[in-house]
Amino acid sequence: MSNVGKSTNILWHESSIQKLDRQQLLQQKGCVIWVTGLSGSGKSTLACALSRSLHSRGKLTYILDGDNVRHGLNKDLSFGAEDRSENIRRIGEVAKLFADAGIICITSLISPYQKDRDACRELLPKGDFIEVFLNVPLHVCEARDPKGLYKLARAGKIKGFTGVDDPYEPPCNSEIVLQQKGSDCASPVDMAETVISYLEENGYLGA
Ligand SMILES: Nc1ncnc2c1ncn2[C@@H]1O[C@H](COP(=O)(O)OS(=O)(=O)O)[C@@H](OP(=O)(O)O)[C@H]1O
Ligand SMILES: Nc1ncnc2c1ncn2[C@@H]1O[C@H](COP(=O)(O)OP(=O)(O)O)[C@@H](O)[C@H]1O
Repeated sequence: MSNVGKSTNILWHESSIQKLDRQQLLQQKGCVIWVTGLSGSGKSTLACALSRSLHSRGKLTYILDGDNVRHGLNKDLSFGAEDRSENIRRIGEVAKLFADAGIICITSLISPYQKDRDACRELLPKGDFIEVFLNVPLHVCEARDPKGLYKLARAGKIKGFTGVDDPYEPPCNSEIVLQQKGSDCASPVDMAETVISYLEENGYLGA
């Protein structure tokens, strides 16, 4: 029997079907591709391009998008520091379950704090947490502003907006960094290809 957090007298139950069996069935390795970056850096676009490209190769993926998860599981959370941490923690735990199911789980949330991203990394077996940093400068994200949120934040109508009056801690240990070369930003499809090459080289696209 164990006590975990506020749960007392609980017992882990093993199943006779394990991660390796599921991976064999799916002919892939479960993992988490953790896409982090400012609002407007292209996280959701990359996640969708990656999911489509892997799907067309017969690989099972699932996207956990910060915006979307906040419509359900995380709708009780604000954008205050504590709630952002809880948002990241919960998405990390759910992503871990998807990876255990043998699925290539793509998360796309700002996840501004290094310690929270690292805590999610620690939840997974070594190598299975693949951090992708969309290193797009603030001025580029702000010029894109597809939802008009930067404009509202600059006008003081949204408080605590990441990059404006709330912090973003750039990752220092990402497996993949995607950034502009000169004034050009690689296309989402090309960025997805970079991630897929990493998955191939590291054996995630076979069982
Ligand atoms: N204050 C503030 N700061 C940043 N972002 C804000 C804020 N308020 C609303 N939004 C919208 O919420 C999206 C970010 O949600 P996340 O769950 O990814 O954020 S976090 O990881 O908890 O920081 C983010 O979506 P993306 O633009 O896709 O990143 C915004 O559309
Ligand atoms: N690689 C890219 N090059 C140029 N524009 C992009 C790229 N990726 C995304 N965009 C554009 O940037 C904006 C923000 O993209 P989005 O995926 O919504 O970002 P995020 O999820 O990080 O907020 C959208 O208008 C999108 O079309």
